Amino acid sequence: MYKMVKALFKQKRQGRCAFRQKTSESLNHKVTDYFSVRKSIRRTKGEVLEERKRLLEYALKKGIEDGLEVGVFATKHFQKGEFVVEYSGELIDVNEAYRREEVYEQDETTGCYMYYFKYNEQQYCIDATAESGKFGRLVNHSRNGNLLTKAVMVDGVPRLALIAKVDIKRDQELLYDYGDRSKESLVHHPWLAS
Ligand SMILES: C[S@@+](CC[C@H](N)C(=O)[O-])C[C@H]1O[C@@H](n2cnc3c(N)ncnc32)[C@H](O)[C@@H]1O
Repeated sequence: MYKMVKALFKQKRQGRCAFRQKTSESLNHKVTDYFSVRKSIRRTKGEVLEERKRLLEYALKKGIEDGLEVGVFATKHFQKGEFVVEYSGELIDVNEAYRREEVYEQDETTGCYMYYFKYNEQQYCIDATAESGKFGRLVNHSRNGNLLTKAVMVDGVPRLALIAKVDIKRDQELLYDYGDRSKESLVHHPWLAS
């Protein structure tokens, strides 16, 4: 699906003009009389980045979750820089997040699904505690993960995309750095150290 979308945005290459029949009149013609001069189809870095941004917004708006299976493992190849999945949940401010953390702490069976991030100097949290059937909330932590997070503003709302940090092969587990280095968290969740 993602590839299909990408194909839609891909610029069409310029076609070559039809070759003319060789007649006495055309014998002294130059090559450029027969073939149109082809402009470079290479896009500038700015154009590539702009296209990536458009694709990312499209994927987030459409809620695309393609090429994954629970664990979370890739079921297809993802190219470095490609959108993989959204960390979707409820967008809340930090005060509300701290209030909820206190409630969640009361129940040891509640996992940690709060992701704090900054966008334009503003601090936000995505609370993905509620089961949603979405893949993003199920991705595990590793300081050496193959994904990175990117905050993107979509229709005035900050959203969190997980992007391939490197080329990811089919069957590889998807992992990203939760970024929590606090001593307190490390005491309670020693797995955050690796
Ligand atoms: C955002 S959830 C990730 C999905 C979770 N594994 C699940 O199946 O619902 C975060 C929780 O997953 C677990 N987790 C994530 N990364 C881990 C890791 N590297 N080692 C052990 N547990 C991890 C912890 O229990 C943590 O509270």
